Amino acid sequence: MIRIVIAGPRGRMGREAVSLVHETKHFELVAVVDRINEGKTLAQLDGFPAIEVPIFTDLERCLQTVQADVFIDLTTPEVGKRHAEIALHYGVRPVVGTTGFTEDDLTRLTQVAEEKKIGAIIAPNFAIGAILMMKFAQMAAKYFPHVEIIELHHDQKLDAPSGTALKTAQLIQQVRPSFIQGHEAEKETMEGARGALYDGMRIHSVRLPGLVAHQEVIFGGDGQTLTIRHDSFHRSSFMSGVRFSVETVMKLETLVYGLEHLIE
Ligand SMILES: NC(=O)C1=CN([C@@H]2O[C@H](COP(=O)(O)OP(=O)(O)OC[C@H]3O[C@@H](n4cnc5c(N)ncnc54)[C@H](O)[C@@H]3O)[C@@H](O)[C@H]2O)C=CC1
Ligand SMILES: O=C(O)C1=N[C@H](C(=O)O)C[C@H](O)C1
Repeated sequence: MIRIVIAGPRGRMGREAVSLVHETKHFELVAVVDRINEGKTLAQLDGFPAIEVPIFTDLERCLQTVQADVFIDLTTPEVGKRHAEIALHYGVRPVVGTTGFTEDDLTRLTQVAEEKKIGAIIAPNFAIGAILMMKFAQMAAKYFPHVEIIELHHDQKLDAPSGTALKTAQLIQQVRPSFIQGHEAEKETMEGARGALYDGMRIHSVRLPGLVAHQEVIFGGDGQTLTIRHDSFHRSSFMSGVRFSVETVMKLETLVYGLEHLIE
């Protein structure tokens, strides 16, 4: 039995994760961390099944009160990084789906996990299709160094570019010679027209109601283009990755950033 705390239970991802944990025989939800509702139980909140677990608004107090093995964070960038460090401090293995972490944040959390000698997973995308899309993009970049990334998300997303787009750019960077794409004299007549720049690659962020989570990686070569696209139409697409991460983090002793390192 793996004892789990979830932060962000009322969010779009948090609700799915609560259902997943509740329905998985070898998982036990022992508490949730919410922004509000201190002292209530999850069962008292609208839209939740009768799950009698306590709600805390402070992760430290939560981890001082309940015994947990894994902490799942699905909140906001600022909260997620603070939570991940607290969980490590209390010896509880973080599985972080929250995006918007900087390289400095990742370095810091990697150090803390090493000091504590416990596993942690930070996964910018839990969907198997998205992980394959990133792996395929890395494979293609060896042959097509000219590439642009277009990520498309719902309009309530806080961070841009998405964690997935950044991870894709990092994976491509590992195999692509560093150079600035496009015409050397290119000039934006409207700021932002060419998107964000990551090691010479452009990343474009689209935000619209109706979208969930989507990404296209477009490669250009002589007389041809190659487009690799993934679509998450529902947040259920992320849940098998959450389950896999909870099970896997129990066996790790370091921080792993990205499920591509854990999937053959
Ligand atoms: N890794 C992955 O596969 C995926 C990651 N995400 C990421 O997960 C995060 C959450 O996404 P959504 O569920 O769409 O957002 P959301 O806005 O629906 O949910 C976030 C929840 O966090 C809660 N929250 C804020 N501050 C808090 C605090 N101090 N303590 C406890 N809870 C707090 C909010 O009340 C809200 O319920 C985002 O960073 C998003 O980018 C989203 C989808 C998939
Ligand atoms: O906010 C979202 O919705 C998503 N966020 C993650 C990201 O930033 O890549 C994963 C997925 O794209 C959905």
